[in-house]
Amino acid sequence: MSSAQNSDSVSHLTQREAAEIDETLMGPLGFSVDQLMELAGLSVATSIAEVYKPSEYDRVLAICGPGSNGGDGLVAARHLYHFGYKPSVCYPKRTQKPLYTGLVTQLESLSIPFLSVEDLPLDFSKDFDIIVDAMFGFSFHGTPRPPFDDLIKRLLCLHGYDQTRQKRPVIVSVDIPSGWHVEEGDIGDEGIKPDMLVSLTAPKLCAKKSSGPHHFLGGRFVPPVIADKYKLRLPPYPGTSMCVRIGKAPNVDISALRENYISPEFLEEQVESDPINQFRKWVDDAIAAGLREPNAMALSTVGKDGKPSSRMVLLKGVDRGGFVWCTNYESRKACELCDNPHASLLFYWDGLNRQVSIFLRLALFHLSTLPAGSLKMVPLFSPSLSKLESYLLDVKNQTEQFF
Ligand SMILES: NC(=O)C1=CN([C@@H]2O[C@H](COP(=O)(O)OP(=O)(O)OC[C@H]3O[C@@H](n4cnc5c(N)ncnc54)[C@H](OP(=O)(O)O)[C@@H]3O)[C@@H](O)[C@H]2O)[C@@H](O)CC1
Ligand SMILES: [K+]
Repeated sequence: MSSAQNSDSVSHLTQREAAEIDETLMGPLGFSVDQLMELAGLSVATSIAEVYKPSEYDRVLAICGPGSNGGDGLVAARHLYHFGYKPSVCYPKRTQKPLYTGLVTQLESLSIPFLSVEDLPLDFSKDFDIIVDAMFGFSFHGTPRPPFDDLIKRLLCLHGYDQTRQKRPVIVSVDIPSGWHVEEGDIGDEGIKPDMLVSLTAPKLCAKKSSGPHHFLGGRFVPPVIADKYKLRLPPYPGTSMCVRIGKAPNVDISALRENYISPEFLEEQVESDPINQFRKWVDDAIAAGLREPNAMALSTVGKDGKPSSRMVLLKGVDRGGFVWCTNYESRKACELCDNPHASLLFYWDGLNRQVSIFLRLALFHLSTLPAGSLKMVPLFSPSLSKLESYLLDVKNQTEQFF
């Protein structure tokens, strides 16, 4: 997850500075162009994945130009494929250098379609959810030559959809919105208006004129010696992220937030007859999927006053006798459970689209056998193990009541 930075506090580069930094990185600092391109393309793909989830925006068209900006687009397309998107690539002016032919081969081996300009629909709105604009970067000069002039016009047409409120693909520009002056920006206010700009290394001066909702910085490779020489103020990257948001995240209409949950079918006959086994299986799936804190659960209790309260706790163990977690015996939850032994647990595994809700009662009789600070809770209607077993038999064909 990237954290936001104020765009005014970040340095912006002139075209000359950008080219100089490029030369220094690949000269005295010992980087190779393919190394930097790989990191740049990965940053573009991770920035896209932060905002546009493949469940809603999977059809991607990467339009790649003849230079390194185009190379970033080819790399991004590959990473997007591995992130679960369905990229297509339009690469009309191919560079016959081993770096670029290699990138093309890698994409072809993934069966990613390459579309010629003629193959592309005149109106991109129906066929794509995301257009990656990787035509020109900081070496752009003059006005766009064919076929890019026409491709940029097709991107411009998409802005017409904003008035009609019809869904249109979002435009993600790599480093520079193609066609913009690298320093002056959108001269004449007639260029494309990207929804997301991913600046690389450091934003170029034109980025100050970008008013789209999302501005990210990518390319986590700038050594301090470069930052010192150019007096660069760059935001820290959070955690291990390859990108960081610059500027405020847009205000989002909460009522419009809705994921499309697409999961494999889960049929009744696939449900384990023993609900505890089914639960263990889903915990194992959550662990295998690498989800964060797969044992986190919301514990809801109700005190004497009849008012419910919930909090997140960690499951410390589960067996057919019940669910174990730890608490201070004087905590609010422990006190409430003393007054009212009924509680519910809710596990939610985002990413697997699964949740399990369990109704329990406190099993005080197990307390002496548990580690200090632990409480054990048994599923409701199961005051003892033998009763639990008969309960499980009862619900054999109606596991959904339990899960
Ligand atoms: N640290 C870094 O620096 C990193 C940089 N990286 C990336 O490199 C990008 C800069 O790459 P770059 O220098 O290859 O230039 P870029 O803008 O892609 O294209 C040049 C090509 O476009 C052409 N062209 C120009 N104007 C044109 C026009 N009007 N109409 C038509 N064509 C025109 C020009 O042809 P020419 O005019 O010279 O004949 C040439 O073939 C940078 O923005 C970033 O994305 C990352 O990969 C890694 C880290
Ligand atoms: K671009």
